[in-house]
Amino acid sequence: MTLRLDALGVVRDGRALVRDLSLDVGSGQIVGLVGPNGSGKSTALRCVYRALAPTTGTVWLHDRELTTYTRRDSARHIAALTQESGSELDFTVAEIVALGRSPHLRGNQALGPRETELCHRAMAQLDVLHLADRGVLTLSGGERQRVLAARALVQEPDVLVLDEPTNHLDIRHQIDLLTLLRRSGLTVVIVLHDLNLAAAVCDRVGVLADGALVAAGTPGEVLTPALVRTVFGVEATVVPHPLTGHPQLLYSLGAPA
Ligand SMILES: Nc1ncnc2c1ncn2[C@@H]1O[C@H](COP(=O)(O)OP(=O)(O)OP(=O)(O)O)[C@@H](O)[C@H]1O
Repeated sequence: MTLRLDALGVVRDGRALVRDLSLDVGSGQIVGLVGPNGSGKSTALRCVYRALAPTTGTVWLHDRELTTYTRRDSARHIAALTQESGSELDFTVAEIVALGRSPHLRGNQALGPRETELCHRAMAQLDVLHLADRGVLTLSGGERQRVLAARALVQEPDVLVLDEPTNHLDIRHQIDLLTLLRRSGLTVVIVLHDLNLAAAVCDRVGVLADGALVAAGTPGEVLTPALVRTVFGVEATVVPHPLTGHPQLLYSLGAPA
């Protein structure tokens, strides 16, 4: 198994933020985590990219406990695009993207021709090549998000962890990024709020509520009106996408006052 969360628990200030969470992510699979605000999605992901040590349970990477990898080694395997991915450095876009190569380089070793080409390609794929010489602090939220996605790609991980990677993106760039993930062959764990995007991109979806996994399976198995009502407190009509067959959720606003 590429990635396995085994009975993860995270307790902070006496409160369980994640409870007994087990999830397998096979090679090349895209697994989504969905759930209401505060249900523990980001906390669970943070255990995978080692921003947080779980209180109980184990993360396994390629059948080895994650904690037995050096930080540098795990960064060669796992790249993260998260809410806390730093872009506060006053660097150019090209410099930020090149930082993705850090786990593979020694000291101040310069990028070779292959790595320069890799950075170029990732910037083109994320549509930020034209921004290469811009200071990252001058970018819009969506532009910055695409730069950080390019940085994660040049890390050449086998596991990519993404926390709400589409939240600043316009619809075209949302679709481009998710299509890129689908074609990448990477093993992906992705937190998404948009259940329709989750249904379109994920092979499997895990639903968190109050820190616990309450459902897991294919989008068709999991994203039912009953589940959406119970977990999100929302009435949804589920219809198959007319072209792809993926479940799509339709919502109605409450009646006007
Ligand atoms: N360091 C911390 N100490 C105490 N509580 C925390 C800490 N970090 C997160 N929490 C709480 O843990 C709960 C889960 O947070 P988390 O960020 O994992 O939720 P989430 O499902 O990603 O939410 P959202 O959809 O709003 O991003 C929240 O109630 C949050 O306030």
